[in-house]
Amino acid sequence: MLNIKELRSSYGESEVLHGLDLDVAPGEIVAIMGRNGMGKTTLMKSLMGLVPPRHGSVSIDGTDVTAQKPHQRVASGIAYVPQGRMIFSSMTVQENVETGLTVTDERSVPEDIYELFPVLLEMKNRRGGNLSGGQQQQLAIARALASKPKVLLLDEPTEGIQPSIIREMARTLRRIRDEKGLSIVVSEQVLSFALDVADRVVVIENGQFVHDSPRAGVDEAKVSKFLSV
Ligand SMILES: Nc1ncnc2c1ncn2[C@@H]1O[C@H](COP(=O)(O)OP(=O)(O)OP(=O)(O)O)[C@@H](O)[C@H]1O
Repeated sequence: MLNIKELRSSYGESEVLHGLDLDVAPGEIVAIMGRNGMGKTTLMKSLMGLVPPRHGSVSIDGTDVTAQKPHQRVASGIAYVPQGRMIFSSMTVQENVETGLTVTDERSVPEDIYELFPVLLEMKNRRGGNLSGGQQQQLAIARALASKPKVLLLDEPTEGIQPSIIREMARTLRRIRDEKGLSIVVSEQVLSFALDVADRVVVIENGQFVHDSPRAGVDEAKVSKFLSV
């Protein structure tokens, strides 16, 4: 569903991603784990076309999107929940979700989105900035789902979120995958969340994948070692 080949990205002369290969199957949830500065956000931005890749290719459901601009990639089926959520704080909850509709023919927010996040329906006329961190994260996911993606990317969604809400988020993401059949790539530093949510755990270190294991057989001690400074 998502195929990444030999992906290299850089900021100016400094190369940050050094030739990444990854295939994500339909309906698969992959956690990309790594410490600060290892390249997780750069990978997400490269997949969205926000950082232009220097080399390699990205395809979604068989379509090569490497030359596409970010909005074209959204239309091709990839959606992004950025680090820090980046919701529009002065817009209402409903308006925030509606910004995700631009590539679909829908004019109003599909009901199944509010079914996944009932709290957003209750709060649909509140300003985004007045929501709690966990609610803002739900809003950012709802906005991404409004574009009906085949692949959903989330960049460190647990950052700044309470532990009890983190468990709920893992359940919600699995439910979204089960109900909508989409693939999910989530970057993470919290191992317990990655083990709750993912089918596969991949570790990135200095812009290279150094470990790749199915959830079932994951060597927790080894992954923890990569995550500790
Ligand atoms: N806009 C930029 N210009 C130059 N270098 C950058 C830029 N953004 C990130 N970098 C560098 O690229 C490398 C990877 O950063 P990136 O943000 O992708 O890491 P990360 O794994 O997402 O970390 P974090 O958990 O802190 O978000 C780091 O060395 C960082 O300093």
